[in-house]
Amino acid sequence: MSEKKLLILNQHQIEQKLDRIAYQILEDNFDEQEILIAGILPRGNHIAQRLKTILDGIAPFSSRLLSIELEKQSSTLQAKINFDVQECSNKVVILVDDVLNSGKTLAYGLAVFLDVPLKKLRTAVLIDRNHKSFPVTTDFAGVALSTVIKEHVDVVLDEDGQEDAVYLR
Ligand SMILES: O=P(O)(O)OC[C@H]1O[C@H](OP(=O)(O)OP(=O)(O)O)[C@H](O)[C@@H]1O
Ligand SMILES: O=c1cc[nH]c(=O)[nH]1
Repeated sequence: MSEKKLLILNQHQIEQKLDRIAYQILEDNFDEQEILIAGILPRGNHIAQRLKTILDGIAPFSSRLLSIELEKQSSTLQAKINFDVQECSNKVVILVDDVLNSGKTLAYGLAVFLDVPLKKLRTAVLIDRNHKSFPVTTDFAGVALSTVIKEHVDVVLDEDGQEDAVYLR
């Protein structure tokens, strides 16, 4: 793997991408009273928090955060959630992660909601790569990035946003 790190998005650009995704979520859900934003830990959850903060400032609806932890157990992922999935009945859920690559992580995240009569489930990622192994797409993307499979996208997000960056290595 190459040792070179190429800056794809800086802190300001990440902010712009998240603002745009938040406006797209707003337009898609204008008539709602509350939406649920489910972040996949760790970085999807961080992005979900950022989106909630932006939406709280611009949207007529409220947003509630949900967290999904996907624990690796040999070749499968076990979902641990911090909410009662029945709370999502008849609600709009936005599933958020930092990177969409093969689609496996989002697929496990989506599976959490399969047995609940949701109103609508949408996905949002900061970086959408081009190496899907599963037919999983994203409704909202910060950037669609053409990469070669041996490359890796690193999303760095810190608490106050000062060190935020996306690198390709
Ligand atoms: O579409 P996929 O091929 O599933 O890849 C996307 C996932 O990969 C990364 O997490 P990773 O599995 O590297 O775990 P980490 O959160 O421990 O870094 C990233 O945060 C996504 O969740
Ligand atoms: O490039 C990649 C692929 C999977 N997960 C990441 O975080 N980056």
